[in-house]
Amino acid sequence: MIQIPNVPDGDNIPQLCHQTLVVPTAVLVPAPHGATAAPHGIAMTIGGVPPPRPHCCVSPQALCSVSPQDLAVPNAGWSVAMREQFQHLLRRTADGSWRRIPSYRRGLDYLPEVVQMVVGPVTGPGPRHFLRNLDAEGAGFEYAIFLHSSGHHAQCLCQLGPYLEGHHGFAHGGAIATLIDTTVGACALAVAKTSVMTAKLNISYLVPMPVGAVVVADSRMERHEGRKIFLSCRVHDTKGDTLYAEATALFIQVENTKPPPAARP
Ligand SMILES: CCCCCCCCCCCC(=O)SCCNC(=O)CCNC(=O)[C@H](O)C(C)(C)COP(=O)(O)OP(=O)(O)OC[C@H]1O[C@@H](n2cnc3c(N)ncnc32)[C@H](O)[C@@H]1OP(=O)(O)O
Repeated sequence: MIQIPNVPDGDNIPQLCHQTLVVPTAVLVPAPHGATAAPHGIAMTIGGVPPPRPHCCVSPQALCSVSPQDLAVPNAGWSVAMREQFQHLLRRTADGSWRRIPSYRRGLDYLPEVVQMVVGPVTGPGPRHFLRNLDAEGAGFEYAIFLHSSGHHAQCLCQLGPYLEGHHGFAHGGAIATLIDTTVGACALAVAKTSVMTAKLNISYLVPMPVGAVVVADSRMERHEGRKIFLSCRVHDTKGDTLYAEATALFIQVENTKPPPAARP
């Protein structure tokens, strides 16, 4: 077992809800080949998704997280390959050159980077994370984002579960786009220090990505011109042998002043 050496600062900001935030000072992570490894890999969960994990927000009406849980850590739905790569990326955080970004079902409570994503006044618990909208471990996106200290380089380790299937046995292109958008978005947020919006996302799908694949979306800021942030992203397997997709993106920095349009019934 190793311990996550540093808990990002974002974990330490006070939560906005009524519950007292219990901040983990370290998260125990199973060793890749240890006895505590996942009892089943994702490939074995296809068609038999594990039961839901306890979740923070039970409905769109829920006002706040009652049990905040950092989801960017291993769970029973993570395959051995996912765990191994997570440990590899985690080791790089030891010297402070990279940090792991914690991840919650709703971001506002704990994560400054996601507070930036709010456009308009804060009236509730904040945006529900699209990638965290499935309770079952391993069913959808399992991921952890790592950000370089420069803020110009983000890597998202991701395992795409069976609910993200498009063609039989392969990940849906929209799911891959979501992964890319999130990774370049995390990088753009780090660059901008303000809210950002995706203005353009140009993706080349090169090789079909099997459901259950463990991939790394590797994003870099290419240039920053005024409010425009240009980024690139490559999605490859953990060994770098297969390049599944590559993309370029344009994000625009926006002020946090525009109210969101009224929701339609
Ligand atoms: C750690 C956390 C983990 C979690 C991290 C989670 C990250 C999640 C990221 C998800 C992000 C999203 O999905 S966002 C949702 C999808 N995107 C949207 O809905 C955006 C909809 N579009 C808009 O709201 C708007 O068009 C904006 C904000 C993009 C731009 O509007 P604006 O602010 O009025 O800016 P505007 O003056 O028009 O343009 C400014 C400059 O940008 C250029 N520009 C604007 N749009 C474009 C464009 N599509 N293509 C080329 N260039 C463009 C203009 O020519 C101009 O250049 P110049 O004349 O200055 O040279």
